[in-house]
Amino acid sequence: METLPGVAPPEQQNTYYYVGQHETKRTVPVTTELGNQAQDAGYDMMTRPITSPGFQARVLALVEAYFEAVSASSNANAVPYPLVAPLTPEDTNLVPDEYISTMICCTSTWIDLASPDPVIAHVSRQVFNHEVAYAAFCGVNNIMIQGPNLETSSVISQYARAIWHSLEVGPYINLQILLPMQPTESKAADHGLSLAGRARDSFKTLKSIATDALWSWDTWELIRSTCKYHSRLAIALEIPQKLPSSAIQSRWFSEPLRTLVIPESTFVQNAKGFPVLNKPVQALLTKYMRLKTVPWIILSDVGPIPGQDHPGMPVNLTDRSASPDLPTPAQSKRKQQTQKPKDLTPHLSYIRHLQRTQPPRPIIDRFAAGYQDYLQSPLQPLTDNLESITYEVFEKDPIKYEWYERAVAAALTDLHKKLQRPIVVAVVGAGRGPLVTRCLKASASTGIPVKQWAVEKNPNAYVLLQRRNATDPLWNKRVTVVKTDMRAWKGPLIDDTPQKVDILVSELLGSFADNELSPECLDGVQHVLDPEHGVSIPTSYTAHFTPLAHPKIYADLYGRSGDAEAHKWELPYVTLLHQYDNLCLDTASGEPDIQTAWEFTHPLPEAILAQSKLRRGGSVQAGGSGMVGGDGWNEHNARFCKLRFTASTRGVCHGLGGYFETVLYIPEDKTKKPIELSINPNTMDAKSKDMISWFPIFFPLKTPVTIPTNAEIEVSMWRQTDDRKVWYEWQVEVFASLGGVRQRVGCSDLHSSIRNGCLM
Ligand SMILES: C[S@@+](CC[C@H](N)C(=O)[O-])C[C@H]1O[C@@H](n2cnc3c(N)ncnc32)[C@H](O)[C@@H]1O
Repeated sequence: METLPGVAPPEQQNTYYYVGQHETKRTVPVTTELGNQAQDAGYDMMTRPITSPGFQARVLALVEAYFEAVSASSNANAVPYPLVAPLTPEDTNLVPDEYISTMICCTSTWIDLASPDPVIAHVSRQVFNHEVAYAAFCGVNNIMIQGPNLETSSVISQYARAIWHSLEVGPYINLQILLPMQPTESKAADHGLSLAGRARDSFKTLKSIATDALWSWDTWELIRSTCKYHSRLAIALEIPQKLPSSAIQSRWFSEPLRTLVIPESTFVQNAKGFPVLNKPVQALLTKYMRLKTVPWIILSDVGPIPGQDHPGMPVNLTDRSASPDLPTPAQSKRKQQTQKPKDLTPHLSYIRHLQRTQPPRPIIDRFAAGYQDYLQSPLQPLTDNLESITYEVFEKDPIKYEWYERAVAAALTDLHKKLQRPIVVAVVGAGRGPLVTRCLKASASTGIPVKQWAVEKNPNAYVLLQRRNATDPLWNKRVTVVKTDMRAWKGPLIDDTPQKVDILVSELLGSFADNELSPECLDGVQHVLDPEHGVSIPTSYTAHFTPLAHPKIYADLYGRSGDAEAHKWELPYVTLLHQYDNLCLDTASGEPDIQTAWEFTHPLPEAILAQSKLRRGGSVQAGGSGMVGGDGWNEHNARFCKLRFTASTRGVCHGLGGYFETVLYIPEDKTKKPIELSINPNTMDAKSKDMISWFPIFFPLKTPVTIPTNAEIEVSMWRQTDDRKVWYEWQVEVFASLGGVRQRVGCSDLHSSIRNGCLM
């Protein structure tokens, strides 16, 4: 099968899965040889403990001795806390070798940094600090740390504080906190050999408080907030066989998932007895493996690395000395010729099978690979002149131009019925001319003649427009190209007589509809449009938003420093939102609750433009000056909304996801549907599926706002103007009902993009 030029064959589009092997209790020392054997078996990496079982025994003995001394003493306070001496060569077999950077090192799981017993917490911290410091010294890149015990008596702040400290100790080390998707039964059997098991009951004071399925995420939330969303702190998430609710699945999706840990118990056996994952887990894996930073997969306790019991033996060869009844090499060779060799790593083979058979990615993912959650300042096509390459990217959209052509064809048909003459069409803001081409195609397909104008203020694009008019066979020198700001255009001259435009076509929309000043530009050119029957394509557009949890974007902005970033929280960003969680879902449909902020329609009623004209120059007749500066002549384009959302599950709000919809044209024949474009996730598939021209917009919050379950989130949003520029302001308030009384429990700063406003 041939592939299209420039399009990678399907195999290459698949994400590579980095798969590692983990044993919760590794019985053999990790040597270079074992590393080689893991690679020969097809693993990309493996885990190893930092310290040995001997070290564990030494520390436990130390604690025992302390407790004995305390019970023998008449004054417990006089017995000093146990001190864990620095590591000895017997305590660890980790050395800085060639494999060190391919290993994920594990700190001891038998410590309890969150222990309510101060002695256990104190000893645990010493063990942990010794381990992290030594691993950092050896050049380890990645450390996996058992998450805190999820029992309610655990002191998570102690745990979080220890993690924060270790990020300082190892300035290059990446830490992964191992947590289950939701709390599970604690493994009581392990307590005998652990420090947790030695915590004294008198300190476990909060035993009976009930927690829910989000408690594991809550725990993570405290750790990462304490660590200030540190870029070297991530999660190793343990995936269970029975998945938690979709709300919890999507919450974890929005978090920095470095590793997905799949224990043996998550697999089920298929009819042939092979380990496989059930359908929901497969779907989850497909979703998580599409994150921009693709998580690693760690198979936990799925069997030893082939050959590991006998380091030095090649994989797939068995040691006969262990069992003299085994076949001789000659016998087994004959057998191998007739039988397939037994798969010694069936779990790994299955993950590789999933890797090969990944479902294809949605078109937007393929088009915009790498742009997920990448923050860009919105374009300012009015102030800046776009480059040819920027136009070229727009023009790749498979939907937008097609829909414009349909809208123009429908408008031509409706107007021609009334006017019975050639229709005057102007594309204002023509760029390199793709919409002009579509107008001419609509004329050809409907058989309705047009007089075509193209207006553009970018002098460079103007060169291309003129060339295209001279050389493009469809244009065929029929287009009048005008280089001007549309607001200064006097309108078409036909046979030296000024004429009105019948259809004014524009595409001046940004991700939040009006953020590239379409309203101001179209107001300024409305005087050329026929006041009786003139049609604006688009005829209206709306801005929409919803509260989001987006730790990744928050962490990105938080980490930015320098003078250039002084206003980093005070502007919206265009970004392909990907690793986020919707905080508010519609209860009936389960879809994100994305509400409409405001609308703009064109053409504007004459009275509004007339008043605006009066205000220009500060006319007393038209009242005072503008509310936020200037004469107020653009005040009719200011907007305000206050929208109320209900949080479906508790979480943290990092900002607002913004989208737009536009109605290009409503055909007069009511049996025909309006022609619309949308980047609103709830309507985009129905209105303009696969359109790629616009990414969403994100309004950040400087301080994340905590949201209790069922809380009401009220968002105030303003479109402000002082006649010279346009900017946005936004503020989030949170209300919860406590004891039957509605109370404000949180509030963000009032954010304003005034210093980054769009110049008119
Ligand atoms: C988003 S681009 C669209 C270009 C083209 N119509 C398309 O769809 O590919 C907007 C274009 O409008 C132009 N533009 C913006 N404001 C304008 C104004 N006030 N007068 C004339 N052109 C303007 C910009 O230079 C840019 O070429």
